[in-house]
Amino acid sequence: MSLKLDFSNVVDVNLGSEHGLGMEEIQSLVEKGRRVQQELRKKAEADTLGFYKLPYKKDVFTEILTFANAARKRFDYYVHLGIGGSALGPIAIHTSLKDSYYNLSESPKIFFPDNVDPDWIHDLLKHIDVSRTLFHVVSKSGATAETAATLLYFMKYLKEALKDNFYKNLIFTTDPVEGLLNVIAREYPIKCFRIPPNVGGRFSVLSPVGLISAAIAGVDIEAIVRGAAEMAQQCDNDDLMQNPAFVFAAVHYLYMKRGKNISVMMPYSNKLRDLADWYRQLWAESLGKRYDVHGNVVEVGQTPVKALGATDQHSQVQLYVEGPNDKVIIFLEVEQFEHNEPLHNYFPQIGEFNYFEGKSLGQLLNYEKQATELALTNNQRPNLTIKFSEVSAENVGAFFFLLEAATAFAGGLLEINAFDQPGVEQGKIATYALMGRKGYDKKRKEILEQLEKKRSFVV
Ligand SMILES: O=P(O)(O)OC[C@H]1O[C@H](O)[C@H](O)[C@@H](O)[C@@H]1O
Repeated sequence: MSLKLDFSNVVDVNLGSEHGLGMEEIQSLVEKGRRVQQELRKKAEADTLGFYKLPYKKDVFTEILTFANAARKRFDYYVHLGIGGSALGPIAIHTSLKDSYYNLSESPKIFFPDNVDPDWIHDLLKHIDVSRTLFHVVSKSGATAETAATLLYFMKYLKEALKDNFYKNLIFTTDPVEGLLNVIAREYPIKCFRIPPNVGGRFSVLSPVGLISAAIAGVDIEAIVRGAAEMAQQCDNDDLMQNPAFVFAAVHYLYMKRGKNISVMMPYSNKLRDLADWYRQLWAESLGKRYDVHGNVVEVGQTPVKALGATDQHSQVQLYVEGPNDKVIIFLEVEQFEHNEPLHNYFPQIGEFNYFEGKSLGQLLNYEKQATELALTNNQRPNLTIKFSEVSAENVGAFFFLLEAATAFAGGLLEINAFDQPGVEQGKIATYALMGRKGYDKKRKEILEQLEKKRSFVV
């Protein structure tokens, strides 16, 4: 595993004192960081914060591999039904390590319909044969409306194709006991994998949530968790100035205090593109909070934005270089691409193309990254780089763990609970109420009254 973090362009010496951080400023957080580290260690040991232990669950990996090897032979298609933390990690693994164009992988063909757009879901039916499809339903709570709805949608076709044997094409990943998927699984012999109760959805990628689709696609899941375990060691370093999770958290904490409320993740790699989607949920849901742990209203958080290099240089970078200086940009860089064929100028009459001669697309991409980095730095825009030696399972696993540990640290520095999501719950409850779910009658009445009173302004 080789993942390196380059923080040079947040340091005041390179960025200027108005927007750069003094080393002593970061250093001044070390003492608080130590207290946060102790607190997190206690929680990891007491098993209240389960994501720390996910890279070491060997029995779970063996169970997944055994299941996946059999499933690869039995099924031609795999459909992953889940949303948010139950989808973004698995998608990121698939597009980074398997097939960067969705849905085109070899058998079994893999699909992640993580939305309830009826036309999109309907289109999927054209690409699969339901009777030869494994549906993997993933929901920590076992009740999320979108996931339940897509399960019911496909059930119609499963019942048509397989009659009472429909359950043979279903597997669930959910809480060990709680939730409606367990009620179904008690009735039918459906294979269930478990998300430990102490692992929140957005911290669950290294559990069966992310590893089953990966194993079915033929990704080396042992390498993913090996990379994560190596990174876990680095993130446990007592020397906090050498601890990548702490430094990442401290830098962002200090910038949040300075009003830099946007966190842009910009991979210069299509394969790493969806890691930024995964990061968005992690950073947004964990740190976007109204109250701190003492009950004070703090309304903290950073809005995570996804951009893609070099594509978005031609769309977003103008704003990043000259617009409001309210962002911290995180580049993801690949040092060694797998394919690096040299270009040749086939139009010698066009001398302007000669600078491409012998250069590869990878070189162009990385020079473009360097150029954007320079432009940002010269305009006092803080930016840092997470360098992947290559796009490998080890490095992707390490990336997941790094950002999870950094998020936990950042939550501690901000003195907020990084592991709940009360704001999202409000929307979930309102959806249940509007859909007329049992037990939500009072809420439904309240919402309908509220909607009636609302002044409308439709143009
Ligand atoms: O895995 P599930 O329980 O179905 O939850 C799916 C998602 O639901 C909500 O949106 C939560 O805020 C997310 O954190 C969670 O990942």
